[in-house]
Amino acid sequence: MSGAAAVELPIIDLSKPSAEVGEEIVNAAATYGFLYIKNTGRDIKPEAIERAFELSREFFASPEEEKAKCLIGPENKGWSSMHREILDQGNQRKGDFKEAFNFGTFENGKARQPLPKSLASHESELSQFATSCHDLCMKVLRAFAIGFKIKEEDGGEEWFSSRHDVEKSSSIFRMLYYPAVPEEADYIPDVDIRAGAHSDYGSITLLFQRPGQPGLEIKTPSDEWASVPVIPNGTESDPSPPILVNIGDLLSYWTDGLLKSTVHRVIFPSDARRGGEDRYSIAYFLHPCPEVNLVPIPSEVVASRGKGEGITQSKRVLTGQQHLDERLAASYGWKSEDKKA
Ligand SMILES: O=C(O)CCC(=O)C(=O)O
Ligand SMILES: [Fe+2]
Repeated sequence: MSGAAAVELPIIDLSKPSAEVGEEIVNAAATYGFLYIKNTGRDIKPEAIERAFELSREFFASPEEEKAKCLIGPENKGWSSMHREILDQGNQRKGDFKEAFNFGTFENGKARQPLPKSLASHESELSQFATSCHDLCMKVLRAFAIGFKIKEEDGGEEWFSSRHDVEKSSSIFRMLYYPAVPEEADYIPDVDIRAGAHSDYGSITLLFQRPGQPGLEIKTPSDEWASVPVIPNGTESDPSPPILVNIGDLLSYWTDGLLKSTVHRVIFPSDARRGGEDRYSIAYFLHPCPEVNLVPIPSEVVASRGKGEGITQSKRVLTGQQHLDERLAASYGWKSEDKKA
């Protein structure tokens, strides 16, 4: 894959929410579907991010038999998963060059799924990290509600956040590992990809990337691929790189296409020899509570700027779960009992 030009995404500072910040974040999400949240360490501490990556590295380095015990499958109701899509050899090219581990929501600090040995002893740390991701997502949703000028009597700032819950939502915390492709592997530089083009399904996604491990690309408003810098201009001396936020299909539907669910992918670095180096990332996919009705947002902003590409096209009120099921069925023919995404 050839390296695309870098996109300059807005960097939003949520430390002092205001009408201006609300407008800024709505415009960023309406234009690009992706934006950065300035990370000064107040919401999620740099050490906590470091630690989460450390645990991820330990897990992915653990023996294949260990990882194989938690493969996604109907037998474990999709709670857990070592999701390996690498094709070893051969000339059939499908799937991404990546591994991932998905956690469902935690309950009282405990995972609801069997965890592999290397992660089981860190359950409470992992749960805390997922909770801090959820809390930051709520801040983002509050900023959208401010930007949408939702009236106090209609639910105000909490309109979205009250429809999401740290335990009851269908949110997924995912650790991702894109291994360097070994010399002898059957790897075709301009064809193979680390994560194929897709959009995310839920409300919003938080994405943590590592300095020196680029690869994320998004489709720009002019429909071209552009790379997303890990450390954008002006954040070089922040305690931690800014956290990427992107809009998922559900929130785009809910806002009638005003907020964009942007297609993105992860490519191999073009300047690295062959398959490059290992890349790690962490994503938190926020979903609403499954039974939440996706009713029109009481907002003049959404009514006047919506694109007529979502909720106004629907003949019935979908729940969060039904929306997810439809997306899964469209992508894979899966039902939600088979797999969480
Ligand atoms: O690893 C990344 O940077 C992106 C991952 C991603 O887009 C996903 O898992 O949905
Ligand atoms: Fe994604």
